[in-house]
Amino acid sequence: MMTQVEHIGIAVKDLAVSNELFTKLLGVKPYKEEGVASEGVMTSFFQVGKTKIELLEGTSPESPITKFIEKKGEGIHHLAFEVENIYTEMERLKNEGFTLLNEVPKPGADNKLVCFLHPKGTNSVLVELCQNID
Ligand SMILES: CC[C@@H](C(=O)O)C(=O)SCCNC(=O)CCNC(=O)[C@H](O)C(C)(C)COP(=O)(O)OP(=O)(O)OC[C@H]1O[C@@H](n2cnc3c(N)ncnc32)[C@H](O)[C@@H]1OP(=O)(O)O
Ligand SMILES: [Co+2]
Repeated sequence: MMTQVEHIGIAVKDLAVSNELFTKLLGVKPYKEEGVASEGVMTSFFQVGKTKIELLEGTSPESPITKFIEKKGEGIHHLAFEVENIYTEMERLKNEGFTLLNEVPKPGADNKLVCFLHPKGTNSVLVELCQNID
């Protein structure tokens, strides 16, 4: 079961510059910065009520964030839903015909296991499932 919008991922060219911008916009500083080498990203997280804003800067030319910015420019990159059990939810969504981009949950930022759905099957919105591993 999906329980809430966990975060909104925003692709940015320069994390330091966007951290300043979002600190002014939201009135709070990021509560953490974290690199996820396997995804080719550096991230920062802002808490907004019960949900979060995740800023992502690509750290290599092959990074999905670098490629996204080259094609579409900076902006909303993905929508992440918190799930109670990522294995059950992946199985349910697969049976519903969605295309999983990873067959096995993988480590994400902020103590999560994550899985992505291909945007071609979700009205061009990249969807991330995430489960807390705290
Ligand atoms: C920090 C970890 C984690 C967390 O804990 O929160 C993250 O959030 S990591 C975020 C970065 N990681 C990912 O995005 C992994 C999942 N993404 C992918 O596997 C790929 O990016 C992709 C979605 C499969 C696309 O890869 P690829 O096919 O190699 O790229 P193309 O540039 O050729 O795009 C093909 C097609 O898809 C469209 N596209 C790409 N990204 C998005 C997007 N974010 N939202 C919507 N659409 C997207 C792209 O425009 C192309 O469309 P067409 O041009 O119409 O063919
Ligand atoms: Co994310």
